[in-house]
Amino acid sequence: MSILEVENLSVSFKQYTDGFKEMNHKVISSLNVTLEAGEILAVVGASGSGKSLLAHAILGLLPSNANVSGTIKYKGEELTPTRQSGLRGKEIALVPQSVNYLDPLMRVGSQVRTSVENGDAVAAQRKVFERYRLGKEVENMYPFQLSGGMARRTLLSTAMVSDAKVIIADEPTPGLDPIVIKEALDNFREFADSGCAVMLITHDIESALQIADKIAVFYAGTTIEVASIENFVGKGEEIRHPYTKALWRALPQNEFIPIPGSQPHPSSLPPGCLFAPRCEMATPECRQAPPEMRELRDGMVRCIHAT
Ligand SMILES: Nc1ncnc2c1ncn2[C@@H]1O[C@H](COP(=O)(O)OP(=O)(O)OP(=O)(O)O)[C@@H](O)[C@H]1O
Ligand code: NI
Repeated sequence: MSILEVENLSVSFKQYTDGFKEMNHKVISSLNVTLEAGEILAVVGASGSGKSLLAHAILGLLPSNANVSGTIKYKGEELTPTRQSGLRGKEIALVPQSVNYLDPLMRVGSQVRTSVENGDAVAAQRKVFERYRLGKEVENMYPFQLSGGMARRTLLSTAMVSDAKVIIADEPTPGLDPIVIKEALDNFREFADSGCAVMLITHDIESALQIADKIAVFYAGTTIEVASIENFVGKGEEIRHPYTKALWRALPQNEFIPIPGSQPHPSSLPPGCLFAPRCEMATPECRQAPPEMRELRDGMVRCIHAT
């Protein structure tokens, strides 16, 4: 049984254009993703592809004007709002993308200690601060006194001292120095190896490949591929989806070929396959109906032409 299963998740927002016209923008559609114990799943995708919204949907943190459908199961049981608030920060920890999640009125040492469920909270907080190179004086500071990098290390510390079984880390490392990044990524690996699970949301396909087991690729609010990191070799022959292949080939150490065009905005999604307008392999059939997610060579893909 997967520790976390997201099935057919859709999220839309009501928006008013011209002041009175109501529009429903679908920002996530038919999104599927599963997380196994012992595993790091990297979620990669361009800005605006729905990565943070997925994290917020799992934790029950979506704004009240969001319409949500589909199911999210934790340990085989559906997550209801009550269960989500009971598990949040305890069994399921979030490393948020924004440092604004820190409580502005609480000293950061105390904030980190509130996440310690068992044992000596002060000792646990001091140990994790040392690990992330936060000086002794930092525990008495308020969030506004921290630099961006210090705030980010505080957020990482909060997740690491918890007794979480699942950590959802939403872009946890931007702006951190390489030593701290390595420390954090190693900690995620250790955490997963101890039988827990990590969803690592990142733009950075390269660091994802260093520590993850699997990669889920998002495009315009849906999953287009789930692949083992072993598929990312050579010219990408083992990769299933044309967009994932393009991401791989765009890396500087590969062919460094940029992908023409851009991801569609939720207000103007094309009919059929969302990637078709940019896809070299697209045929008229691709523009007719959105392709289903299907199994292919031990992975998943949403493309009728993938082999
Ligand atoms: N409260 C909201 N109301 C309306 N649209 C929203 C809201 N929150 C997010 N969106 C839209 O949903 C889409 C996905 O946003 P999301 O924050 O999940 O992207 P992301 O993949 O995390 O991007 P990034 O890499 O920049 O963090 C975007 O088009 C965004 O504009
Ligand atoms: Ni985000």
